Formats: sequence, C-alpha cells, structure tokens
Amino acid sequence: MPLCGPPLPRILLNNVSCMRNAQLILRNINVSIHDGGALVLTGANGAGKSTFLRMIAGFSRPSAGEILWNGHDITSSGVFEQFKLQLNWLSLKDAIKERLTVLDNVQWFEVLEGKSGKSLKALEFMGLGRLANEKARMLSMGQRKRLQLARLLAIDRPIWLLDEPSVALDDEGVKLLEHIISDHRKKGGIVFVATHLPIEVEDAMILRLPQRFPRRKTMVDLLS
Ligand SMILES: Nc1ncnc2c1ncn2[C@@H]1O[C@H](COP(=O)(O)OP(=O)(O)OP(=O)(O)O)[C@@H](O)[C@H]1O
Repeated sequence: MPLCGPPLPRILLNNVSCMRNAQLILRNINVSIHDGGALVLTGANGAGKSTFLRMIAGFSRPSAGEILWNGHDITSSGVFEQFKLQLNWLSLKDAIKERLTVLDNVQWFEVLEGKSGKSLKALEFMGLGRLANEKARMLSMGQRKRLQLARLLAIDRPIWLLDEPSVALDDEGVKLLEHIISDHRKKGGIVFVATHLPIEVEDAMILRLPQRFPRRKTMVDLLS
C-alpha cells in the first residue's frame, strides 16, 4: 500500500527575503497555505505589505529563498506561465476605463479570460446593477472599489491578492467583501490580504510585518 504523507501546501514561502533599491524589505518569511487558506498582512506604512503581494504576483523576485506553487519554484520558466493564470490581483490602481460603461469595465476582463455570463451578476451582487450601463467616470471611490471586486467574481481565478481591498468601502461594502472572501475560500480559493483596516477573515493566518526603521517622533506623539 503506498504511503501518503500530508498534502503539499498549495503555496509555500521558504525563507524568503526581498531587497529593493539595495534595502532589505522582507526578511526570512516562511508561510504555507493550503486550498481554502488565507493570509492577512498587516504592518506600518512602508513595512512591505505591497512588496510581499508583488513578489507573489511575480512582479519582483525574492532575493533569497523560494516561493513554491504545488512544490515548483514560481520563478522557473514554464511554472510562472501557469502560476500567473491562477492569480487575481486587486490594487489601489483600479485600471478602470472612464469612458467605458461599468458593465464593459468588468466584461472586458471576463472576455480576456475567455469567459462570459458572470459580469452583470457580479455587479448586481456588489450593488452596482443599476449603474451597469452608466459610464465608469460617474462612479464614486467606493463604487470603483465595488467594481474591482465584481471583476474578481467575474474572472473567478483561485488565488486572490488583495491590496487594501476595503479602502473607500462603506460598512455594507466591507460586509460584502468579507462575504466574497469567505465564499471564495469555501470553494477552495486562497486569499492574501494586505490591509490597515480591520476586516474579518475567519481563521486567517496573520503576518504582522515589522516596522523597518525606528520611528521618529511625529506630530501625533507631540500632540498626545
Ligand atoms: N518601486 C520601488 N522601488 C524601490 N523601493 C520601493 C518601491 N516600491 C516600494 N519601495 C519601498 O519598499 C518599502 C515597502 O513598501 P511597500 O509599498 O511594500 O509597503 P507597504 O507596507 O505596502 O506600505 P503602505 O502601508 O504604505 O501601503 C518602502 O520603504 C518603499 O519605499
């Protein structure tokens, strides 16, 4: 009878460090995530949260250590091509085309993905159904964030990289965000969230990145 060990983590960061501009931003990070897992990154401004997400997305390479997906180094050619198709990235740059309608702004990504039929439902779910045929330039900041979240739902890739996803959302928007994260994980999806604002991500691993420089006194210290 073959011996079965525990399943490989879907994503494993093995002693990963990352330098930018000759500065060490992330040092010896070890994380393993299985399907349905979530990692919440917190830390002060400049601590390296976005750098962490960018590294997972393959925009910057680890300067030491390795990131494994299904046991394979994501920076290897061939592997990265497959790995990047698993990723769905949400950042503060929203890539919204002002002159297109709200619906087109989601459908465009869905079509690029070779998929169809989910965009309108996703917008309705995010509370933007009645604005679907309006030009995107009409949207408020929070509505733009909801549009980005509708894209996540329409594209439907397994690994979500969310950089400050709750910024600009109202209470209902945050609840929807928490709901779609939970739902995605129930289907086996993986979620990385970098955030300053409290959002509820059940049973998530929390990685608090250390402050990188000793903090000088600020106006806030002087006032308190
Ligand atoms: N393109 C870049 N080139 C060089 N250094 C960079 C670059 N982008 C960010 N950094 C540096 O990397 C460090 C970490 O930045 P990062 O954006 O990852 O922090 P963060 O934790 O996401 O911060 P915030 O909470 O302000 O969004 C900062 O010191 C920043 O100056």
